Amino acid sequence: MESSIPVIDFSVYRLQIDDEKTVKIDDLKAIADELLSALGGVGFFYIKNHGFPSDLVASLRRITREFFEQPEAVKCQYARQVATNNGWVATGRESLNPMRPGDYKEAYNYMPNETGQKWPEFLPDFVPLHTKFFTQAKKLTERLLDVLSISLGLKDRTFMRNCHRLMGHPGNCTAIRSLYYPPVTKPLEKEQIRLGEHSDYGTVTLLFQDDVGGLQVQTKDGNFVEVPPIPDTIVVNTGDLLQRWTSDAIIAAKHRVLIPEEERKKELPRQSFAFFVHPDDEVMIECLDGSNKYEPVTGKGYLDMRFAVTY
Ligand SMILES: O=C(O)CCC(=O)C(=O)O
Ligand SMILES: [Fe+2]
Repeated sequence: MESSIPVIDFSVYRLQIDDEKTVKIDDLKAIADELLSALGGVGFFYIKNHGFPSDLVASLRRITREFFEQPEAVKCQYARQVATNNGWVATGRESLNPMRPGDYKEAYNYMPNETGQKWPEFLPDFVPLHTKFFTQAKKLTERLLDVLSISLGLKDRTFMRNCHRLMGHPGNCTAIRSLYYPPVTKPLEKEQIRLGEHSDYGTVTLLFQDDVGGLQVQTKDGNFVEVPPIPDTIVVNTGDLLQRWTSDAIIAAKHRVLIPEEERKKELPRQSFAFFVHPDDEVMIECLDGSNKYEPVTGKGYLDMRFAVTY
């Protein structure tokens, strides 16, 4: 199936440009327009020429795979802590679509600077690689947020970035979620899939998928279309909080991951990284158009409401 999801060339604001202030608003107008039309359409787009180091993605993939391939008894020692959201989530533990059986996936949530967290110390590069990945993803996100501010017609190009100042520090819930979809070697429960239909909770999500495929997004007519892997791109999608913030001008599209139909592909595990971007806990999310369509809520207040439903 031909992909209907736009690919935006991010080279004018790629990570290798050291000083972002040298990039003028006029230089960003063209991608801001593309971004707006993507978000007003399917709500998903790819970015290419973003400058995110591909070897870092590969290294993080290798080390998290090593973790996921450990016996259950080992992984249990690093189980997700409710208080921090950090740690390992077992297969079937979550149903992102509550109408379906548990998702056929495992996950590991990582937030930097979590004190009291027990890290997989048998993988010495686990934390340093996550930290490096977080730093790069944060930098790219800040640039995306600048483009988003321009797209939304906000006077201050740094408005959105400034609502996310604490990414990677206490007071902000932005996290890397490493996903591992085990090979499907036995019949699953009826209606069980790799990841149930859902929309993300936060502002935006950066998604780094491997080459296995299976991700689909729901378009406005209700049909699901493929979000096929494209080498060296990052998938970007918007979350519910941005929908609320923009009084539904930008929609958080539902998406899911299916079990491959081809037998050969079923036996391949799939891996992806989602960088879930959240505003600072104390930022008050009020409709940007002044409509008050939704009650103001703090970033943290909204996330707590959503977690209460998922677990
Ligand atoms: O694994 C994927 O491709 C999608 C992950 C996702 O949508 C999520 O974790 O919210
Ligand atoms: Fe998602």
